[in-house]
Amino acid sequence: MTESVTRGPITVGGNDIGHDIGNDVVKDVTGNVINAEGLTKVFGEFRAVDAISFSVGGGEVFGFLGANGAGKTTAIKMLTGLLAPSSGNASVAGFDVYTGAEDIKRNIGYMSQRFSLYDDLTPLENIRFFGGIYGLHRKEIKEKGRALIDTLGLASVADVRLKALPLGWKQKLAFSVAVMHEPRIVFLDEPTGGVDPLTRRRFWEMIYESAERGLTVFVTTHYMDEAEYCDRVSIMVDGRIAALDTPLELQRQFGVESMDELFIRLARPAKGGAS
Ligand SMILES: Nc1ncnc2c1ncn2[C@@H]1O[C@H](COP(=O)(O)OP(=O)(O)OP(=O)(O)O)[C@@H](O)[C@H]1O
Repeated sequence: MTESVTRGPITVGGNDIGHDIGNDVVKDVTGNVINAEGLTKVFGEFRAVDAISFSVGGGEVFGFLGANGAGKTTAIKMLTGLLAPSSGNASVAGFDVYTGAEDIKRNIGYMSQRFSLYDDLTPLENIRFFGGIYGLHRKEIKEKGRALIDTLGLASVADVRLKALPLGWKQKLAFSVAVMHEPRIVFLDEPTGGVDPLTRRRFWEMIYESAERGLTVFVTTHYMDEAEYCDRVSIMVDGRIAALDTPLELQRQFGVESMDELFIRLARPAKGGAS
């Protein structure tokens, strides 16, 4: 495995919503894995997510950035079927967020620092447990489990409790487990917190390999080196999408030298932006 993160250009599905998402389960004719149009969440008088519209294409690595409190978690909850929107439309993996929330949950992968693997179980036990939750058959779990352990180089620690393993290994295992059921899209909520840049880079090699095979990756991060690894990046400010494009194009548009500079320029003046 090389140390550098390289990736050929990918074709991103167009932004054209092209059809009425409506309130029924829709067959997504655009090829996009996410289509959101005016998606909004209001808590009392407060608009936590304020009419966001965007699309994410198949195999795209999409960075979802914003300062603390910008509305990312609320948006992700709506997109993963955990929270009903107040208004607007969205479909994820071909299912409508209003009527297909349960289908969405079954057809996505999800990984975050808060919701991850069990520290008291071994890698193999975690694979078995989550494989069962994702509805895989015993035989499938066995085969995939063995392949996963080999690919990740975990054979020597397959029976060691997770808490004894380095965080970087756990994160790679958590990602692999989150996509074990072969979803079209995986949501990664700050997946690499607390590890060094080299370990992060290795994690991202894994993301790229999966994206090359067609997996769509929707990732939130506070690390701007990771933002540069994304095909496109959106930056949320006070519930709205303030910028959305490729990292290079965003830097050109805003006349800045780095994603760091862009993030500080856009996200810091926000009234909700405390990070
Ligand atoms: N259930 C709720 N009731 C009222 N306000 C809420 C609720 N959930 C979130 N908010 C508010 O909505 C805003 C956006 O919160 P959200 O958690 O989506 O932001 P975020 O961008 O994910 O931030 P972080 O990076 O800190 O997780 C915040 O001001 C938060 O206090």
